[in-house]
Amino acid sequence: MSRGTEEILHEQRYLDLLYTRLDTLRAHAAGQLSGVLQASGGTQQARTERDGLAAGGAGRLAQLDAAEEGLCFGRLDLAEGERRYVGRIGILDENGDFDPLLLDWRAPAARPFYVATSAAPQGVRRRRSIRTRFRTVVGIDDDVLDLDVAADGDASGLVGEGALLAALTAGRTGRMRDVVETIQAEQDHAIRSELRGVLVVQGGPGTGKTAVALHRAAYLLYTYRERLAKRGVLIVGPNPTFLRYVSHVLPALGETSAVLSTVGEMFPGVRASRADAPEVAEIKGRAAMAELIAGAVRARQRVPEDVLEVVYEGVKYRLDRETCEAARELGRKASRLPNLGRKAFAEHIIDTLAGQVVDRLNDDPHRQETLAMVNLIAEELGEDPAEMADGVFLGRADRDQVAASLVDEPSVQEALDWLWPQLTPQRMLAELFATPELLREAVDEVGAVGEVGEASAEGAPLLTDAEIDLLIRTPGGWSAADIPLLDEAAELLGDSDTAEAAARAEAERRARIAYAQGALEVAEGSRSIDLEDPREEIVTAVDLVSAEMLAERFEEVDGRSVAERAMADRTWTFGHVIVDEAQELSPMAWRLLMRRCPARSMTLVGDVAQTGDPAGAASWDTTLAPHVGDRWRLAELTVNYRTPSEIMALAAEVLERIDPGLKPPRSVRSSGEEPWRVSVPASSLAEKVAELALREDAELAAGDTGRMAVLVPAERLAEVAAAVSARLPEAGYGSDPDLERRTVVLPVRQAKGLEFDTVLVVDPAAIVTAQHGENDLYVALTRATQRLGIIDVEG
Ligand SMILES: Nc1ncnc2c1ncn2[C@@H]1O[C@H](COP(=O)(O)OP(=O)(O)OP(=O)(O)O)[C@@H](O)[C@H]1O
Repeated sequence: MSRGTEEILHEQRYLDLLYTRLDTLRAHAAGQLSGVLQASGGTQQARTERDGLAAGGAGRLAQLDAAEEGLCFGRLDLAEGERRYVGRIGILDENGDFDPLLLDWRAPAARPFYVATSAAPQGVRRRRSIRTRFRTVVGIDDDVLDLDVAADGDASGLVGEGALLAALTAGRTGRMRDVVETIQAEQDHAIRSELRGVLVVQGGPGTGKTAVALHRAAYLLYTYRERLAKRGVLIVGPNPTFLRYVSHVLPALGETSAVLSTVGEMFPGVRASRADAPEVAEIKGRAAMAELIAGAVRARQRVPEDVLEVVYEGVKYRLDRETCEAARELGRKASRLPNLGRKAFAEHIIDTLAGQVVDRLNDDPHRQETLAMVNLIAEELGEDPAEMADGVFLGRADRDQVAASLVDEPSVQEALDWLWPQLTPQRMLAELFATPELLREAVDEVGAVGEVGEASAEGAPLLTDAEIDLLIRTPGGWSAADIPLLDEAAELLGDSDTAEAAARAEAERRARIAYAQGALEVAEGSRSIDLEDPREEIVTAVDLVSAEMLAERFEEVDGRSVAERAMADRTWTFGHVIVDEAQELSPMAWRLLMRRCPARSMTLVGDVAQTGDPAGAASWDTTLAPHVGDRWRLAELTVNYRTPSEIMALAAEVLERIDPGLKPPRSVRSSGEEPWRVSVPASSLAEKVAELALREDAELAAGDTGRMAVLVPAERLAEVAAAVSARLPEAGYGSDPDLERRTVVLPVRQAKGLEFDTVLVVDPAAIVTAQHGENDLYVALTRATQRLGIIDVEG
């Protein structure tokens, strides 16, 4: 038997042991779960607790199931003779002395597997990658980190090179895979960076930024579970197609508790389904929109030029400007948030009107004579004349009664609504974007309070007339760029719903504390009162927990998962926020995300050379300055794992045009295949693309693996998609295409973050004419893992 075979047999025996343990753990978890699920009855509290246990049990089982594929993938032989196996989860030797049989890849003791090099071996003598298929070992690759033993060592700088290259050249499936077996050292540094503060991971295309973002989420949830489990981790991606593409990675790593979302999904109750023209989205994304919305909110608290008339029981009453101004002042003093301050404002208006009504009713031309008569009678009867006069004329109590009936009066409601409407964010924005006058009033209002300057050029209006025209639209539906604006409006208006919900939550919290207090008193009462009792020294629950702490524990027993609670609550704040393709976010989207993470514990991954969104980032400095100043740290990724060097050479020319100062990432491999290029007449472009797509599709079909994307300028999408699907009816395209189809047709922006074995780039000259067009072309060229074809239009 050769030494290699012997080693494989050895690893197989160890793997068998691990799978036996995994099966036992699974059976145990399944048994516990079915026990919980079969239990019934009990109090509401007991049921809710059972729901919590069932969710926890199902989570544990899912974690164990996810570990089945590639359970163990590495071994470290340390200089002192210790041996560690590294895998997807940690498994202890429960039959022995609880030594780890398998180390979770996230555990500190597993780290050398990813970062040890010959130059810095970290006590590692040998690193072994163990390749498995189902439960069978199919190969092993050893790196000997002993300069004396292996001269070639890590000349490539790659860790576990064999396994890495095997992963990189495998055909794509339309779903992203985890890379836990082959994480590289520079990626590992970013993944394991501390939880606190803002970490920016900058790297060119294919450097594993998305992989880092997702593995970092898994790492943080493992390492800081106590802190993060309650508030959750949010992962933000650029569009639903991308989120679907990456959605299998975390479950495959055994994590189901992170929330994946686009910014367009972050306003509960609103689905962004409307499309904005790029120039409109750009305006809506500007930081100045925050001022505009603040101005729009203020401008909705009006006062009349002169008077506002209100009709009550057929009689006209007048609200003059001073009264309205006084009411507005009271409302603004009562709360910074108009929806909460409105009550004080409305009370003043109603009370003033009630006063006018009462005065009118008391307005008796013979009042003096009547009063004299009342005085006389009071004297005669020995009664208090003032009290008696109150009984004859209308007084305070009557005024309150009038006020109560005024509240329901349509004409009064109309006046209040004109002066200071109760606005939902939706109503406010829908009206603002439907009414040029409201937009102009908002712009004027900002100018009036002198806020212009920071966000717009000195003295220039916040929006030009042409920009106002662009924003005007018919009501109905929301776009992704509207979501941060709705969120901003909700913040500024103080949605009364939230205020009421907060009040309700506070009342519930107090009830829980009272209950907990009671529980503690019972515990305290059962303690011995004999001061001499030696048991006095015994620490009990009463000493360890306060009523508030106990109440908080009850609060944790909420049947819904953190993800469900977070997505239903606009004011939810997350324990950590990870943003992928972060360069695409507009300043308004950043404001929304920063509100979701006041602790500023964030990971932002992206590449400023790939910015396609007209409202997106040109530099991390300027993007982050308004939120964290210069308090952020940078991790750079420099190696491209996706794009072969032949294709990267072509992309590097485009990068040079974007910014000669930027360096393309270094490709780890070459494919041996040069990109090809053809020119076709404009009139037959779609037909020719379809023909070439058919050829490439057949090639992939013959190899029985791989995916292809036809990337087109947005304006050519309909025509090319129609021609391609006429020849390849299975081809996917549309707003949320199925990436698991062998061939898809996409506009470049939709391909952000994705990758395909074969890519056809159609009409690059047209792609570059869009705003950030060179960046788009750079993105398009770097999507390919194997083959690239470029189809130019002649002339
Ligand atoms: N350490 C690794 N081991 C194996 N494969 C890796 C590794 N790092 C990255 N990859 C693979 O390289 C490809 C590119 O990774 P990823 O999509 O994360 O890059 P990116 O930096 O987000 O790219 P882009 O900015 O172009 O969207 C993916 O197929 C990913 O699985």
